[in-house]
Amino acid sequence: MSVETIPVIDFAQFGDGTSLESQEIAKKFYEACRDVGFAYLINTGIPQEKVNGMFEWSAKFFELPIEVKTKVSKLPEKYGGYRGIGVEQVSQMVFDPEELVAIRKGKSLDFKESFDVYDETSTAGLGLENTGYRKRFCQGFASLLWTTADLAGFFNECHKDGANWLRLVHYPEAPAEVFESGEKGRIGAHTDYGTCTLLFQDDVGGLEVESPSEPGVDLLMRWSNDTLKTTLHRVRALARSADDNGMTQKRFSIPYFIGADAKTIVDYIPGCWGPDKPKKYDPVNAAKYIDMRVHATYLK
Ligand SMILES: O=C(O)CCC(=O)C(=O)O
Ligand SMILES: [Fe+2]
Repeated sequence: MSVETIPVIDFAQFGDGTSLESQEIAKKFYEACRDVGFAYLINTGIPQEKVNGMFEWSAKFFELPIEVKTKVSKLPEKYGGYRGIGVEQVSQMVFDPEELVAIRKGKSLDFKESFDVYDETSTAGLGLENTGYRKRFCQGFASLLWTTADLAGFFNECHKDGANWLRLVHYPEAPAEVFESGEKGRIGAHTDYGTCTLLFQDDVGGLEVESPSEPGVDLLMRWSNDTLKTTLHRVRALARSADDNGMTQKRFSIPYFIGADAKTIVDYIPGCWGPDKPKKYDPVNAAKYIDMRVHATYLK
């Protein structure tokens, strides 16, 4: 999808979310969620220096030796911590173990590493305490985003526990031919599983958004009876350029996945179903659903 068709939503006049202007902004955001499933948000009030700071810490973290990074791969919480290159391979709605193995054999691996801050407490015991990394940045940044998301007024009763998940992602530099031959990829086409994702990226590029005519069905679609889109997206390595010496440059991104409280039963949002629009999906428990999707993502 070209940049022009992804709506830009300007939050400059959003204030505390009670004015007429803020209702206009909310309406535009709703329309973007309904028609595209993606939007560029500008003037969100998230200070750019905080975002830059998080990217700097991310670069520092991924430069650490692999022995140090793997030390923080096993946290008490299921989802937190470091995932090395080749540990994850996104798949889209395939859950049968044999089918997953077959897909992975035939498919290029997602060539990336990541670090997950599952919630405000999940970095306990990382061994990074004295670096300032955890307190000053990951948690502070996560709370900042949560507050911002909260401001938008979309997340009510069932987003109280903060089942949110800040992820630092690094797609390492590699010879261009490994991407060209299909031996490796960056992140394959997928939809995100949670309610919504705030995504920060550096200026390397490569994120591609599928036309929403072919949406993947995830929680938000189930919840809204297909009114709101969960749109397929992927990251590809960019084509070679004259001055890159045959290397594809590294890329960093920071997705912040916003998830419903574990106990939430994702049934229908009122107004999304009725005699003219029958319910399409069975209700699911939010935590069980996310578990199922995450489980299908890990290779090891
Ligand atoms: O790296 C990116 O820009 C996208 C990452 C992504 O889609 C994800 O982690 O779900
Ligand atoms: Fe994603």
